[in-house]
Amino acid sequence: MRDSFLGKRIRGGGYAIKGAWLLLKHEPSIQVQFALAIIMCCLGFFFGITKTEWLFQILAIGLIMTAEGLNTAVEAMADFVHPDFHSKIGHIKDVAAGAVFIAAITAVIIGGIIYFPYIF
Ligand SMILES: Nc1ncnc2c1ncn2[C@@H]1O[C@H](COP(=O)(O)OP(=O)(O)OP(=O)(O)O)[C@@H](O)[C@H]1O
Repeated sequence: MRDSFLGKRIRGGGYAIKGAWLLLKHEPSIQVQFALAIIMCCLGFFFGITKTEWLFQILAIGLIMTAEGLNTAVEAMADFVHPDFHSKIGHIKDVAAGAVFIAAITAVIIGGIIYFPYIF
C-alpha cells in the first residue's frame, strides 16, 4: 500500500497539507493574506454578495495566497542555493515578487468590481 499509486498520492497530499500549515504558521505575508481573506469573507456575508461574486472572491483569495506561497518558496530556494548577495538572486526574487504584485492588483480589481456597487 505504502508504495502503491494510491499510497504515494495520499502521502503527497499529506506533504502538501503540511506545507500549507507551515506557510500559515511561519510566513507573516501569508498570515496577512489569510486575515484579509477572512475580512473579505465577513464583508461578503455582510453585503450578501451573489453566488457568482463569491466564486470570483474565492478565486481571487486562492490566486493571491498561491502566488504568495510560491514566492515564499522561491525566496527560500534562492537563499538556500546562494545565501550571499548576487544580482541574479535579486532579479529572481524581484520577478517572483512581481508575480505576487500582479495577483494582488487582480484581487483588488475583482474586489472593487464586487463591492463598489454595494458601498456606493
Ligand atoms: N541575496 C540577494 N542578492 C541580491 N538581492 C537580494 C538578495 N536578497 C534579497 N535581495 C533583494 O531584496 C529584495 C527583498 O528580498 P527579501 O528576500 O528580503 O524578500 P522580502 O520580500 O522582504 O521577503 P520576506 O519579507 O518574506 O523575507 C529582493 O526582491 C531583491 O531585490
